[in-house]
Formats: sequence, structure tokens, C-alpha cells
Amino acid sequence: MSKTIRIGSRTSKLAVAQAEIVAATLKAQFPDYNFEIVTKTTLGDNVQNKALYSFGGKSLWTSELEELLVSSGPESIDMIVHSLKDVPTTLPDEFKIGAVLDRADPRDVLVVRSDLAYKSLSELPPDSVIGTSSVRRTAQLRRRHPQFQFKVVRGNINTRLAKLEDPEQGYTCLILAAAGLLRIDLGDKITQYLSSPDVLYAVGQGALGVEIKKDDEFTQTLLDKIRDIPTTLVCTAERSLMKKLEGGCSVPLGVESTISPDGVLTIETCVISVDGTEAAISKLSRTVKTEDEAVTMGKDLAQGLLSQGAGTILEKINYDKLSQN
Ligand SMILES: NCc1[nH]cc(CCC(=O)O)c1CC(=O)O
Repeated sequence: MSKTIRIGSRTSKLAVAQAEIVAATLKAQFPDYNFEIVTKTTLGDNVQNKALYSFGGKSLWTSELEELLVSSGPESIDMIVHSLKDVPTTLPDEFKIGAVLDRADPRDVLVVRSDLAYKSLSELPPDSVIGTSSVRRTAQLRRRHPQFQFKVVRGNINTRLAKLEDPEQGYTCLILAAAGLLRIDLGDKITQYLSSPDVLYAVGQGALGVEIKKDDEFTQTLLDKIRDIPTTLVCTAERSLMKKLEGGCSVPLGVESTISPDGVLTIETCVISVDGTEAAISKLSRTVKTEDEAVTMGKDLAQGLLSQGAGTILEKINYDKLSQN
């Protein structure tokens, strides 16, 4: 019987679609192996109103799957597929990101309620209600479009879209990641793609990250065949930038990155105050060939943001977060 590799995933439609991408990519390289997807509900799927990135010191989205990664029982798995943007910059000591795969469209998009004819942010009436729970999205939009209202919306993509279409809820539109919609065949919901200077996307958005045990050399050799090197360099720089700014709290950081075929990496990044009035913006362009160079570029971008006042903006955001809890 041929060897079976077990791929862990959360249960949402998007998570399973992403695990299937990794399974298919691996199968193309290793046709003699079987790849099986194992789904598991995580605390994050059930708790929808807590701080989204951490709960009792553990990652809300990954702990249950990480338990299967270290387990030696019949339930054990070999890897976990994540949206890279949901993976904390610091993982528990026994795990690592074994590979980052090719990135889908990383941009955020506008999804307007289907019975409304508006095609873009600039067409929306002034009192429009924008559904998002992301500080990054809200702060950037408030800066450019102070006339809009913002209302929190939670749940997975399908839940959010259902809330948008329910007139009782009062949303005019949502801001979502293009990649999530495209991967579950809901690209036709997209009304407008957003980019700088309206909305810069989240670190790692659109890329898939595969988590494995640090000492699992076998699975690492499989992943070495499917990693995308340019995406790895871009996302390494973005994650280094975020890590440098974090100090234990998630930060509402926007990025927009491109890498040319000859390795010139360009990253624009911003941190905006929640009310949209203060902004720190930094942009760098340099040749990056190694992960170490990507890490350095991320740190330099963080330094650029800090010299623009990002530290004060972030302190204020973290203070507000603490006083809400
Ligand atoms: N916050 C949840 C989340 N995590 C990853 C994606 C989309 C896929 C991706 O960004 O890779 C989404 C939905 C969204 O933000 O619209």
C-alpha cells in the first residue's frame, strides 16, 4: 500500500479549499503518495467575539490542529494548511512554516449588496455602512473616506455574505480578501479591487502557509518541492516587518508588495490611527535574493514606519484594545 500523507485543515469551506490546493500541488509532484485531508473545528470557529488572534496565550485558530501534529495516534497529521495571514509571526517552539506557496491576488475587495448598483467606493453614498471587523481596513478607509460608517461583521465568508444580503442588518457593502472569495468560487461577488492609496492589504494575505513539526525532515523534503520562492521572499519581508512592530500584540498594518523577475522587492506599508487622522507610511525598493535579506528589509521598513510616528499610533490602538476587554 502506498504511503498516505495527512493534511490538517479547519472545517470552513475556504480552509478545505486551501488544503485541497496543497494536496493537489503535492500530488502533482509525488503521484505515488496519497494525500488525505483531515478537518478539525478550532476554538476560533466557535468564539466569534474575542480578540481574534490569541486566547489564553494560545493561537485561537491553530492549537487543536497543532495537537494532531504532535500526536502519534491514528488521528495524527503531517502538516496544517493555513491562510498565511492568520499565522502568528511567532509559532510555538516545536513548529515551523515548512513552505509558503504561490500567492493568489492579495488585494482587498469591495462587495456591494447585490440589489444596489454602486460599483466603487467613490460611487457609494456618504452614509453607506461598510461591514468589516478589521482595524486595518477601517482605519485606512476612514482616512480616505471619512463620510462612511463602519459596522463590525463576523463569521466566515459565507456568514458575512448572508449578513450583507439581509436588509435588517443594514450593511451597504463588505470589505473582504479577494483570495478567499476566488478560492471558493465567489469571485462574481467582487465589485471593486482596492489598492494603494485606498486600502493596503494584510501581511501574508492571499498566500498559503504550511505548518509542520520543526524536526520533521521527511515532510520538509516534500514541501521543498512546492514552495514558491518569490512569494516566500515577499512574505518573509512582510512578516519580519510585522514582527518588529508587534511586541506581543497584533498590529493593523497595511502592505502592498511586488517582486520583479530579477528580484527587486518593492514594499509600501502603512499604519493608520483608528480615527483615520494620523498615518505613518514607508516605502522601500531593493534587490532581495535570500530570506535573511528579506528579514532585514522588513526590519528597515518597520524602522521607517516608527520614524514616521507608528509607535504612538500603535500605543494608542493597544491602549484602546486593553480598555475594551
Ligand atoms: N480574516 C479571515 C481570513 N483569513 C484569510 C482570509 C482570506 C484568504 C487570504 O487572505 O489568504 C480571510 C477572509 C477575509 O479576510 O476576507
